Amino acid sequence: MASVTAAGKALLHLSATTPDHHPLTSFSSPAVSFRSSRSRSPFLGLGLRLRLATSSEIPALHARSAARGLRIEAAARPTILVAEKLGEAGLALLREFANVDCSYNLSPEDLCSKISLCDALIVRSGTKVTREVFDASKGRLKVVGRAGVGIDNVDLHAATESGCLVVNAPTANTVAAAEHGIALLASMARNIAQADASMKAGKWQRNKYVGVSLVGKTLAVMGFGKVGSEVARRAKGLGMHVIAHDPYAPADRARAIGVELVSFDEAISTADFISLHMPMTTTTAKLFNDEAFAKVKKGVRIINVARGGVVDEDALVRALDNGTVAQAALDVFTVEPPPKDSKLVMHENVTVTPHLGASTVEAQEGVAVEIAEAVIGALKGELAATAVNAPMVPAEVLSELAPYVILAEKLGRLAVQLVAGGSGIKGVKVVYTSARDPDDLDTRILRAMITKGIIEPISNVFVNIVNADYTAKQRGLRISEERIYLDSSPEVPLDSIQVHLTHVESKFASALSDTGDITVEGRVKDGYPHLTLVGSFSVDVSLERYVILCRNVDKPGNIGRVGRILGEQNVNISFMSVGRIAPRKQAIMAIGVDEEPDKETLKKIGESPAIEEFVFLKL
Ligand SMILES: NC(=O)C1=CN([C@@H]2O[C@H](COP(=O)(O)OP(=O)(O)OC[C@H]3O[C@@H](n4cnc5c(N)ncnc54)[C@H](O)[C@@H]3O)[C@@H](O)[C@H]2O)C=CC1
Ligand SMILES: O=C(O)C(=O)COP(=O)(O)O
Repeated sequence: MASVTAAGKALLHLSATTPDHHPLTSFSSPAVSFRSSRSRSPFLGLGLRLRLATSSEIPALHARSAARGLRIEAAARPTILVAEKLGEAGLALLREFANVDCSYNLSPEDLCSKISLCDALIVRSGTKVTREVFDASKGRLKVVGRAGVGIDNVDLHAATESGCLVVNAPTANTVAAAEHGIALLASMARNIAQADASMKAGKWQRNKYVGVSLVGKTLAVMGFGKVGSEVARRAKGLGMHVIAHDPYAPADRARAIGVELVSFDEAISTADFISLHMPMTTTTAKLFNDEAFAKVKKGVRIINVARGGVVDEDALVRALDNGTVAQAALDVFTVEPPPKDSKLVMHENVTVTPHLGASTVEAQEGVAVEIAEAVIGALKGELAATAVNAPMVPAEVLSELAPYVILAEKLGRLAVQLVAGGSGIKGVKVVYTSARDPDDLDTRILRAMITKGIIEPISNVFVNIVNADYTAKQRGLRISEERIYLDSSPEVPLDSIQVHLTHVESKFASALSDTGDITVEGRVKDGYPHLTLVGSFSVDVSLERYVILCRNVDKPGNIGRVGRILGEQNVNISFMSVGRIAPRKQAIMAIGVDEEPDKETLKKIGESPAIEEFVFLKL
């Protein structure tokens, strides 16, 4: 079934399986082109490389697809659930690409019941995306977009285990959060909120609300990331002396804006103002506790626009009560919204805002566009630059690695088909030969794709860049990587990739190298993946759809015999190469074919006296 839009166009989703459920590499017709999720869109596997088909093209498409054993399943505009308010510009982008369901304030139960119909979910900080949500999605949810920075409301482990990519919008609200931090700092120092409330209550209390000056005071920025450094920059403009603590921030970045990085204890014990800008993690949870407050300068003032959980709120109330902390200005709370009778919120020396750090018109439009682009990109199968639970790879690196990504998956897929039934795979050794400096070559995607190639043909697990390492670990698959340095031009990222399946039996004995491992090697030639080594035999065959590997005795006529058998059955040879140990000794024929030969043809090849062993491989 295909849905026809008002414009008379339809989006078609093809279920890319042949009747025996082998994933197709690609299918195209004049009306629609589709590349299998399994081969071309390895990152999330959604493979939505579609173009619109006109309604008049649809019947013909159905007929052609039926003839090829393809099912046209349904209109497949993806569905995106937007669970919290998002800026219009972002919504408009999403609507161009997908069905968008804006359902705000869903209960956890309602979210779980909706999610199995959604390909992507977009949230801000108010929605808890728990393991239950991923379980309830039954594998359909492929992307969670966090329209903001902090992803502490998303269960990243559960997301990764289910192969769901989590992306955030890490930059568009930085300035808004920094400005809110500065606003809280200044308004706390001058008692703006309290004085305002007092005047509105009919009072005029000039003596009560004498403030403190900022100029010359020391501000400790705890967490010198995007927001922290913007706060530091602004505080310096106010004449403050700024120090920072961040175990992971480069000192030269701090130095560049005149900020000294110091230890945690030095920061909190010397500062007049402490501003928190670290993420909520297991190590930062309740970092500001009784022990920390015991070390601060008496009368310190604290600003928190990061996460409430970084502060032990009961300890803060105690510190406020005994004067250790003179004032606090808080935008974030351990539980949001905090209980109505929260001692902290009601404390007279505390200024509060309801998590407004990112809430400016500009930031919300920016965040909405940033997250919409990230989610759409991810649904198209592109690797998101703001991925939280997958390697982040800059677009230019990715495009350079793209043919190697395909090669890596095909080598994995090929190697696993050479394993003799029953012998489990435990160890995989990947050897990259490259002239690049190790720091200049990110192999995580390649490793993930090899894992995908190895695991998918032998299981019903869907593997992508997000869950590859996790899935390998679950299956007890140990993947080690080695680098061989090549003394040549580092212009191309890789010379070759070898995949060794260690200590396994092979159904094609010639694929075993001297060490007894199934060994295959590939290279990228003219942008296309080629198989260049099988066991100890050098070959050269383009890795397209099907490959036949034969071992034969190297003597005249043997190659022709196999070629004739294929030709008689109208199976087109796309590529052929012979690798041999020595003239007239054993040789390996690697034959690429465009069509899948039927069983009878394969039997004939096997029975040919010239052939000692052979294997038919689907890529
Ligand atoms: N209130 C609001 O509406 C907003 C809150 N935020 C929150 O602000 C925080 C910072 O955001 P960004 O600057 O964008 O993130 P970021 O990732 O750029 O910076 C966080 C910094 O904290 C550092 N850090 C990690 N552990 C630390 C530790 N134990 N001690 C000191 N530093 C540590 C990191 O090295 C990093 O440099 C996050 O918690 C984010 O969720 C961000 C935007 C708006
Ligand atoms: O981006 C962040 O980390 C924030 O805290 C902003 O949260 P919000 O999107 O306003 O719910």
